Amino acid sequence: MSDNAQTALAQRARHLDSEHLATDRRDAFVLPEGVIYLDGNSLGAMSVAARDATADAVTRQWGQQLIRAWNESAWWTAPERVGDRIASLVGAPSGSVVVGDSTTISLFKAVHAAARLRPDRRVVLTDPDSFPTDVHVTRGVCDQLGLTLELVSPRDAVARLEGSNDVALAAYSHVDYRTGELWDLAAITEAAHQVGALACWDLCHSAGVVDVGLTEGAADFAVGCGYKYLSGGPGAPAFLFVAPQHLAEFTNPILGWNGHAAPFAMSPDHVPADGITRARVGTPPVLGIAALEGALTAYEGLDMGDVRRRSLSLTGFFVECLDALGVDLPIVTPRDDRRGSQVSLRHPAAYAVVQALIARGVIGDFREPDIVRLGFAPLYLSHEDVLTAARHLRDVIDGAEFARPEHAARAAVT
Ligand SMILES: Cc1ncc(COP(=O)(O)O)c(C=O)c1O
Ligand SMILES: Nc1c(O)cccc1C(=O)C[C@H](N)C(=O)O
Repeated sequence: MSDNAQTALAQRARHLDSEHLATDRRDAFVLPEGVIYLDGNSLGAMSVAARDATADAVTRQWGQQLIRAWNESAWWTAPERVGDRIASLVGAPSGSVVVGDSTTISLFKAVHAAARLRPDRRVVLTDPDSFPTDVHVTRGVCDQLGLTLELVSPRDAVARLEGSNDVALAAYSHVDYRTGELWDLAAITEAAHQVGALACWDLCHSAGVVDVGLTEGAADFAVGCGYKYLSGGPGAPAFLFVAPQHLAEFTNPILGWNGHAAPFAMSPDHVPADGITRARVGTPPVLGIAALEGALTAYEGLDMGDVRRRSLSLTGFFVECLDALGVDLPIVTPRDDRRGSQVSLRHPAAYAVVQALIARGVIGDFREPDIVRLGFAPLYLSHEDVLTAARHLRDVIDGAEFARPEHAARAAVT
């Protein structure tokens, strides 16, 4: 590549950064020196506010307030309060989202409750290529309720639904965790509704980076992780959305005292609470919620449309850099706007490529069987970072650094 072309690319990076200044929240995050972090789609970076909120929850609230903190620091109502913050990011009304539990447990509650809202239907659709927990959960619910799980790609979901009368629920991920493909939430939901079925969406790879629009897309149920782009920290609680029109009929498959209308009445009879509170189960993970609540302050004053534009610009520019630098790996992520906030590439030695990148300070991850997965968290990455990462990838490939023996050994967690 000529010096002029290199300079043009660097200028373009700076120009794009200046165009997206309004969504730059880099200063809100703590990242190690010399690291370009492209794994915010698996574990989001720590923010100053998340760190401080956790420290405050431990030292002042737990340490000093002790049991009084349930009232004085409003621990008891944190699942709904933080749920409301997430609702505003995913285009849902206040009172429709609650946090707590893992994504897996939240998905179980949503899929089970949704299927029971359509007792005359026998089929649940899900994507065979979903993140495995989604397939496991829907299969488990089908086994428990005597339903049939049908594995249908989201690509074929509208055609499968059209004219059918057997489907209770279409349960899909908004963004494919491996390829980064963004599916049409509104179109699949509409096709489900046309035939009397419901739709449940896993927003793990879209919450915080895509202007999801749950109300606009008429979604019935949704779940998502707190620890990915939302940066809530390792093991952060997940969120669960129930559309307001389903709340009165929502039957939580795990009846616990936190979902009770009067938890401190200590009654052995279960009376579900009104509203989204009925989706709660047991004592909320207070420290995890505190970290998540702190992390979500990074979105204050931001418009999700602008965040989405920045995300598309970063991923689009990465592809542009790869083309310009002559990095000739197959890109499995759509080049058009039907993508989340990641770019995935194929390489026969993908695991070693990722390790070689990590050795250079560019942290991404590997997904079976041959995917180099690079996530671009828009709030703390710049177009200049993107160009630097693309140059490192070029050097790893051109210099065959992935072939070094030290990059071959697999860790337990990839
Ligand atoms: C699409 C999707 N769903 C669910 C999960 C995980 O759920 P859990 O937080 O319960 O481990 C992940 C990632 O781990 C995911 O990518
Ligand atoms: N939840 C994870 C974990 O506990 C360990 C390692 C990775 C994860 C992930 O989140 C993986 C992620 N959902 C993925 O898309 O691959």
